[in-house]
Amino acid sequence: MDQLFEAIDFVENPLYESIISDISTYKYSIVEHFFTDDEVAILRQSLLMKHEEDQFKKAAIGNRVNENIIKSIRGDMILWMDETKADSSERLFFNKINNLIAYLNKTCFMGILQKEFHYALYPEGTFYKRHIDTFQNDDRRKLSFVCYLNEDGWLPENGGELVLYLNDNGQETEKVIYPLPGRVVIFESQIIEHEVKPVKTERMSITGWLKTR
Ligand SMILES: O=C(O)CCC(=O)C(=O)O
Ligand SMILES: [Fe+2]
Repeated sequence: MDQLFEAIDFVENPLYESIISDISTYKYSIVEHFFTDDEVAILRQSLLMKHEEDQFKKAAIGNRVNENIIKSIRGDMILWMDETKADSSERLFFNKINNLIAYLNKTCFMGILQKEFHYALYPEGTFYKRHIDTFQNDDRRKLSFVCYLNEDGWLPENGGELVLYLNDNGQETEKVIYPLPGRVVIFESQIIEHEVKPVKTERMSITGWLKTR
């Protein structure tokens, strides 16, 4: 008898499955060593080189906002990444991201069609006040993604922890996450308010969003 369904070329990925399960249960997922030590080191080199070349700009909020207001909300410097001009370390980064997106679309029908990523550098003394990652009248951002590129040995006294504000049966709880190298945090952009606490030591990351269109 003919088979009812065609076999689909699909291999279950335990790491991606645990991300999906975390997000559906908790609205966020923390993954250790999403990037290897070597990958983190070359991505950090790429960030530092571009920063030295003065390619970074002060991050803005929405558009045409007074600079003092911006400084009181966020103090990081950012550089948007361009996949079409990716160097070898960035290609490696986007390969992993694209694999994850393909898996999410295949298994969860997430409909991720677009993505945007930027490098971020928080100089000493900067922070990003509590916020949500979606702008008014714009629900395209589905998942926020942060990957930390700091050196080994980030200590609590270095500050810069990401705090997620969660809703535990109507009670607000705080999930404190240190920016350890290779660690990735993924969360639902439209639901989870979060903040970056004041940084005592320069803090490096790549932040991005998976979007529906
Ligand atoms: O760097 C982080 O931990 C979070 C950054 C963030 O919230 C943002 O760029 O929107
Ligand atoms: Fe954010």
